[in-house]
Amino acid sequence: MSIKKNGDELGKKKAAKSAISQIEDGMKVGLGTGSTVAEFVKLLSKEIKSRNLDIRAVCTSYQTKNLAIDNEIPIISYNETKSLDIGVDGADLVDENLNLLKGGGAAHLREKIMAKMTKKYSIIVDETKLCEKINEPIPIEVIPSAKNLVEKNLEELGGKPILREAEKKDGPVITDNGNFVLDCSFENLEKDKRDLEQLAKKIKETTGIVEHGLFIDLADEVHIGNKEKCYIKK
Ligand SMILES: O=C[C@H](O)[C@H](O)[C@H](O)COP(=O)(O)O
Repeated sequence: MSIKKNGDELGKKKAAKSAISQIEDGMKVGLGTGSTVAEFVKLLSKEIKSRNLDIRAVCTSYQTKNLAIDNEIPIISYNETKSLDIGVDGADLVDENLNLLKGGGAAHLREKIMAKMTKKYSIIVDETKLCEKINEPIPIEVIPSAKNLVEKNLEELGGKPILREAEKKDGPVITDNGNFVLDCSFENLEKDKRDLEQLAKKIKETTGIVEHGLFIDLADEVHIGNKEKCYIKK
């Protein structure tokens, strides 16, 4: 079961529009993944053309890269820079402390690399993504040959991992990095921030896990769109 929600299309557009005002000439921009980022990419293209901006973008997935190419946004690879001026990304859930759950589209590994390279990490979501506490299954990217080992270790941590199956292909989802995704629920997950942090650390200790979808203390601000307006939480 993926954590991906359809959300509210108008809210996504409003959030994307709100974030675009931060783009300045000469910036290196990290582009996240998903349907909300897709709205941002289209606006960014228009902005580059209308203001004649010199922008270079790092893309966190094939989905975003293809969209950026179609919209004539200049792209650089991760290793052509050591830092980014701004990263703009969506999220599957945003809690009260602006911690994020990501990876509904299996892009969270490259997204987290981007988040850690950027001076400002700006999240765009529609209001349906807000939650009090994160308690959905956590997407965990796993080296294929470590699947059984990781499943066993997650079970020992109190988790119930489920291999994410592809919808338009037989068999498991394969990430852009060639790995599997386990969606792991933790029934006894304590809901305060400290325990989320501890859980994130414990998950990361398991050999064979490349990255999980908990983004703790990374977001600088969240642009939240609904049908009427967009507001920002910092
Ligand atoms: O792996 C996917 C990413 O973490 C996305 O940013 C997340 O799923 C949100 O996507 P959307 O804007 O389509 O809801």
